[in-house]
Amino acid sequence: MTDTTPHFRGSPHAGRPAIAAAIVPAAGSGVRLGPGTPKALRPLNGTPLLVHAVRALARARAIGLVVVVAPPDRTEAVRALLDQQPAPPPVEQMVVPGGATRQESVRLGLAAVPESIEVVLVHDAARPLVPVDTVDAVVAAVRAGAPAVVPALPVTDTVKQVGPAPEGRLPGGPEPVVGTPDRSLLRAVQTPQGFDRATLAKAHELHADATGATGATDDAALVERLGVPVVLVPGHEEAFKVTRPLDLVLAEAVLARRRLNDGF
Ligand SMILES: Nc1ccn([C@@H]2O[C@H](COP(=O)(O)OP(=O)(O)OP(=O)(O)O)[C@@H](O)[C@H]2O)c(=O)n1
Ligand SMILES: C[C@](O)(CO)[C@H](O)COP(=O)(O)O
Repeated sequence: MTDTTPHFRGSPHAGRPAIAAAIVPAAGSGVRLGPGTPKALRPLNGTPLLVHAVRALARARAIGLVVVVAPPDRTEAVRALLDQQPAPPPVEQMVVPGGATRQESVRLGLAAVPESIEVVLVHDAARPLVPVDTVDAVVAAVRAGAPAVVPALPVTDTVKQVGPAPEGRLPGGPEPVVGTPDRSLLRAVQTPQGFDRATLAKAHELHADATGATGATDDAALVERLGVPVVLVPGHEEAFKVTRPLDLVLAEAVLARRRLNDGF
């Protein structure tokens, strides 16, 4: 697919509420997964993580456009991949080159979303198995008026806060603990995060430096800095992020269980 202009097919969207777009940052290298192809292109049951993630989003009736943000040196390869394995109609897909940080990649993806689309989701390519109910819940909350919506789960481990490393501490050596936050007040957040488009655009405009870096690890954090409320909806354990090698083993197991239970 070389044409980057979305052409919305008229009839399949007829009678539906205005469509939402999903930006899929997929330009990371996957250092924590280990050496190899960029993470979004690594196979899960023989299909790249990115293709799983796009299919998962496309299952949501609200999604009309998916903008994939590819590793800059793989943009054409990603276009070819998605042309071979397209999202089912009426979902349109575009591919744009990404940046040096996740937030820069999101900003580049957002620039490609037509102004007419008011609800925008941001979903990691590295979360290939997000269930459609989670995507639907995020869209519904934004449509109901929340400017920023994040799926989240309770934290199940006890979390320690650490202080500055003592002088001479070797990497991997003991770290000083300075506190234990109340776990009942903590949530582990996932994607897709959903936004009113204007809020997301303003958050990225105001909080990125010249290189597009923000120092934030998710988009909702930028909205929080605007002083705009962010709300949580229930996340899902299958929406986990493939970060380390064991996550791929878990993802294969989840897919195998789905094939047994659901036949897909
Ligand atoms: N410059 C970047 C960095 C990350 N991402 C994307 O952001 C998502 C979440 O990031 P993460 O899991 O941290 O991916 P990586 O940055 O690839 O992982 P690592 O930190 O292990 O290298 C991924 O889908 C990743 O492709 C991106 O689009 N552009
Ligand atoms: C956005 C995110 O997926 C929320 O959990 C996460 O912060 C991105 O992961 P990263 O490893 O910090 O890039």
